[in-house]
Amino acid sequence: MNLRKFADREALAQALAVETADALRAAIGTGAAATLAVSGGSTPAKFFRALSGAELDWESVAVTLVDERWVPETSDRSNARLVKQNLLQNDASAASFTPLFTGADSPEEGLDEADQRIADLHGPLTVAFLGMGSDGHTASFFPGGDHLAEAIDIAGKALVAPMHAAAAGEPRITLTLPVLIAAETLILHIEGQDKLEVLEKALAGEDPREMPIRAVIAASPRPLDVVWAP
Ligand SMILES: O=C(O)[C@H](O)[C@@H](O)[C@H](O)[C@H](O)COP(=O)(O)O
Repeated sequence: MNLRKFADREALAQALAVETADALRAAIGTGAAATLAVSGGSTPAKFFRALSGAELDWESVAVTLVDERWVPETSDRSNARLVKQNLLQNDASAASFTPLFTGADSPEEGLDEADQRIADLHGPLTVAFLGMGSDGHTASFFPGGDHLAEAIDIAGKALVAPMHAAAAGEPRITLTLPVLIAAETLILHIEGQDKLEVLEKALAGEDPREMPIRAVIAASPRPLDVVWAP
């Protein structure tokens, strides 16, 4: 694991925006698909707003989600809504957006369509951002989740998995571990002393069913890049 500590959340957001824009610009320069998968939750909004003003050829960028709550965009629980309100603004409003929520009644029923949407992004994600909950979940890899084993199976072929878990609030859909660790750049973005302690606890044990972030740390082909601010 490669942990970088920033002085404050604003400095972290600005630095991440610069790095992400550079990575997307480099992908665009090689003619490869430039794709960005982001997490929801409360942590990334500041970073989204910083990135939305980055000068790059946003028309060549496809934005999607690492995971989504199975709710329509009219819900304030929707990660798509968060991304549209904070990231797909300013210069970044020219990017395309691939939602994971399909409008089907359940993630199981929307699974094939969501899988196809991710397949249509073509190839490894350029940059993917993870968050982490205080229970050690990341993406929608929740402890006790009904599809956790399948979602964190490094030999699995599925691009997305449905997830139901007590702590999840509502049904979810998530990119699977193989898709996340194949990203050219994968960054875990956490803030606050409590999250640092959660990470330390994760590093001190091994069972990914107890703390699913361990599955990402263990399977990442490079030391996992972690960014933190108090
Ligand atoms: O949709 C979601 O809830 C997520 O993508 C989830 O994995 C999130 O990143 C963590 O729960 C951290 O959330 P906070 O940033 O709110 O602490």
